[in-house]
Amino acid sequence: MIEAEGLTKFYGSLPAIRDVSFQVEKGEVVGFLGPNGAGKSTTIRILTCYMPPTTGAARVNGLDCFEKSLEVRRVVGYLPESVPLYGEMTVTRFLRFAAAAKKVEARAIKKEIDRVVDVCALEKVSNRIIGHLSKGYRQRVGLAQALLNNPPVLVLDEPTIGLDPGQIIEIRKLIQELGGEHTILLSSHILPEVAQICQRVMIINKGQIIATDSPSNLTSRLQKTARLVIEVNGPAEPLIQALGELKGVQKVTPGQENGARMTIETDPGADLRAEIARLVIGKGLDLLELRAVDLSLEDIFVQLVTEEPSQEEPQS
Ligand SMILES: Nc1ncnc2c1ncn2[C@@H]1O[C@H](COP(=O)(O)OP(=O)(O)OP(=O)(O)O)[C@@H](O)[C@H]1O
Repeated sequence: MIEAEGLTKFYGSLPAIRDVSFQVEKGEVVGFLGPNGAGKSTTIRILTCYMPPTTGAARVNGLDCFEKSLEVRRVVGYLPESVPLYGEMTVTRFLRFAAAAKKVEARAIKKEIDRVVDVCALEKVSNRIIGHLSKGYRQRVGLAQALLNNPPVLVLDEPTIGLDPGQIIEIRKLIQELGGEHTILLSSHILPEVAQICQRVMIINKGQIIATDSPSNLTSRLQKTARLVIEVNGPAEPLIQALGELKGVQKVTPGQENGARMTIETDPGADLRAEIARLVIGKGLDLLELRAVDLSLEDIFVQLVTEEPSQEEPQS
């Protein structure tokens, strides 16, 4: 449904994205995740026909975004990062204006506006001036205009940015509900957001896609360390040193309370719990806790974007 093929975009001499390729299948909800400046908006602007790539091709529904931009715009509902709303208009007036711009048939406009107002729960504010609405409601108005004409594809650029926690929950729920019917590409720099909403995540950093997978597979496939939490009763100093010398241990980080609680990073797949338990007892300490903890997607993201991928690693 959405295809990016070797997209590269230069701003002057700066390559904002380099050789970005991916596909989003019909009905998929895919997260496009990356830190600020990674190239998310640049990719999205190409896919939504706002600018051409320097090289490469983008297609939606089989239509080239550059050559068939009018047709592409008809099948894509786009929520830009900052929604260009007309603050002095009422919600209904703005949606009427947007519907006309999107060439919704005159006799269908009222019904279509009622539909998107209902989907985005805007009834209460439909006659209010947009400039007087909360940021959360303004974002819903942006989403409502993207839904006009019921486009099969939705491209949402940082849809929850600047919202308060309550508004974030509501917008995420709304996007999840839209997911059943629409193909959605959603950009975000918030990991829990994409993990919660999306079936698949593409991670972009410094203009290149560095990983693509489901949130849970990403966690298990890409983690470079496993993590144990341990708590002992007694002087921890000698233990910390002995743990650091164990084969398979990468790092020991003492906790704040006199070091008796610590985190141990180990090689993935190395289950050192029995060995560590013996070591603790052998040092005459009481073992109060020893358990493996899963690395969160957040931890993995930090690993991915802070380390250059090595030559041996697959860069899917
Ligand atoms: N119009 C522009 N002219 C010059 N450089 C730009 C322009 N737009 C973006 N860039 C640069 O291109 C790179 C990618 O920016 P882009 O906005 O695509 O990233 P992003 O992942 O969407 O980041 P953010 O979350 O901060 O919006 C950045 O280095 C940015 O400074």
